[in-house]
Amino acid sequence: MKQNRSHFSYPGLPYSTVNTNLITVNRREPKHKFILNCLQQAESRSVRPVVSRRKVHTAQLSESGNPLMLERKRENELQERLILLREKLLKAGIQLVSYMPGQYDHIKCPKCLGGQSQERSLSLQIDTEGHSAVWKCFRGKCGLTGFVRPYSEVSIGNQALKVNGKVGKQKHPKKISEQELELEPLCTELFAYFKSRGISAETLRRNRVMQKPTKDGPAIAFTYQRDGTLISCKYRQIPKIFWQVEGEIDKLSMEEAGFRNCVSIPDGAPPCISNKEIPAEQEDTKYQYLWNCKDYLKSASRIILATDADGPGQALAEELARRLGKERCWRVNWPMKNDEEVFKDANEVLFYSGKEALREAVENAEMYPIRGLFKFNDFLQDIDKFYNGNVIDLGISTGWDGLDKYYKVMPGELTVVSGVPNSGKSEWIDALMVNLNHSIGWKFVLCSMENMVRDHARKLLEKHLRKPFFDLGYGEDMQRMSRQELEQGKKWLNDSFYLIRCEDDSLPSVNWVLQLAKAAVMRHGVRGLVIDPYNELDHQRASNQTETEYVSRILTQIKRFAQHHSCHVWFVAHPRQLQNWNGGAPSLYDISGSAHFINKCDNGIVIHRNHDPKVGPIDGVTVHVRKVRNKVIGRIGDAQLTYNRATGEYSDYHEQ
Ligand SMILES: Nc1ncnc2c1ncn2[C@@H]1O[C@H](COP(=O)(O)OP(=O)(O)OP(=O)(O)O)[C@@H](O)[C@H]1O
Repeated sequence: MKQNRSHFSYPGLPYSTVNTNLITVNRREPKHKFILNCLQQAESRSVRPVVSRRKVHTAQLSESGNPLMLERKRENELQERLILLREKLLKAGIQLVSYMPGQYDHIKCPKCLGGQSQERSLSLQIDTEGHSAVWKCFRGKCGLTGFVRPYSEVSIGNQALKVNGKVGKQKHPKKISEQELELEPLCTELFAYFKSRGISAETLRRNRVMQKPTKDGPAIAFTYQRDGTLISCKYRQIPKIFWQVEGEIDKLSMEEAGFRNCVSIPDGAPPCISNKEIPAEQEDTKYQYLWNCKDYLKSASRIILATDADGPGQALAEELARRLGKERCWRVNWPMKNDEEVFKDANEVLFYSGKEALREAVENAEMYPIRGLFKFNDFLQDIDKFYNGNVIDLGISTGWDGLDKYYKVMPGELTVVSGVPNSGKSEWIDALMVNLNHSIGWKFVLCSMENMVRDHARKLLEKHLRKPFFDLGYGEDMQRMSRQELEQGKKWLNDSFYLIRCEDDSLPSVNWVLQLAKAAVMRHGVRGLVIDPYNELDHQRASNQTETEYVSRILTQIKRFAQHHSCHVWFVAHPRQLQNWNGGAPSLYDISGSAHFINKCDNGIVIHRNHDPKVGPIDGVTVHVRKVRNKVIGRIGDAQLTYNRATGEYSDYHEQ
């Protein structure tokens, strides 16, 4: 639960946090004392404490049976192991000042050299009997780990331990006793100390927290039991700020708040979330403790992660959740400490706000977020904003009241526009864009393959300035736009529209168009894309893909673009050649290619105009709204508009 990178020492008792937070305590202290004394003597004579092979050899020749000889033999064997360990360590690039049983050292890492700050980031421990040395670099970026035994290969990094050529497991912790460790019940001062941190005597007794006398006063001894047997012990000397860095105090704090099924983790938090895949179990060295306990953890249906509030704490939560399975993880959000800061861990909450606040924080843990899986609560703000009736979310007016009843423009949707050739599809879309630009300032990116740029400019300018571009017949008696108006219009054009055009003869592919449209969204903030028409795109498709599959795929792509960039797309598609056409409006199912056009679009519109003066006014246009997915913005129905040939504008049709 709590990151723990601290290393601490206890006089005369070497231990380490290299592989685990639990300490393997030396059970043969007298012998160590002996060696320690020898080395101290050697040091006092300024002689480097080196153990020699010759001595070992002598010991091997000595007689057995004599207790003194046996003891000497053991000493020599130990020394031989230390010599071999030294050689192996040197081979691994690790050089120590001394090589002592149980020695615990902090040195520069041979791999990362302690990084820029050149810190002594490598923790190394020699086994109390000289049977092994283990090391680990605590720099997050490095994380070098290694293990060596006197008579086997050096194992560095993520390799399994090799013993005599076989892959071996680490031994079970040795059984130890409170007497051997000279542990005693906590004294009044230590009880008082814990009380000041919010931890009661009862919790301390239940967790068998004890003390060990040292020459500097009693040290706190966190005992570790497995199946009721003492297997390890970890010491802390107060004063200092151990409660700030220790998982144990958070674990005890949780018990104060009523949570006894709580564990702290033995290793440090990573500096940031790894962007790599989770390594295989045996290679996942940093999180070995999780794999070791997988049988215990397997049965937990709900795991609450209560890591520190800081960056590494959050990264740790992510790494744990990735391994434990996010679906059964919850995450504690620590409450606010003041207006700016949150509490950083369980003990801080207990200390400042009490048991109830800590309990509440844990009980209010939120489900660990899973990418791609949401609750409606994740969108509450959006829902409220929508309810409050943001104009854009209700659909934007087309500029024609008669049409607004059936169709409004929703950002991020796809409208398919169809109609027979020359029905005015392009004209109507242009007029709609000009309206949207005038009303809410939208900008557009146009992929209109059939239009010459200057023609398209003319059509848009006529609608914008409400005057004909030329002084020709179609303008009837209306005066053309002036040079000054043209200049203003050109500026407007340039600010409001962006063009996607193939500079050679090739046809644009949908991918290419969408990529450029994306750039136009990012760079110019466009809110609408027009692709006119479908049949002018490059439709090369895989030989095993049907046209229906192809259309489905590109429409999905276009819709994804529209949604992701909140950009409305108008996609013009012609109907296939109509046999025995009676002059009526085609259906959206008549679009050549696939029924997917109507299935996949959000809105489907057919533009149709009357060519027969006997039937009705020749300038009349019907906008057939044939599909509207979202009832908020419209419904199926027809709207009548009138086309102004001089300016290309459309207006609501009013019967005379
Ligand atoms: N209601 C109308 N009355 C008279 N002329 C119209 C009307 N609508 C459009 N036009 C004219 O018809 C011509 C073609 O219009 P437009 O290019 O918009 O049609 P389209 O349906 O996009 O054609 P295509 O399918 O060939 O691309 C233009 O010259 C336009 O001015």
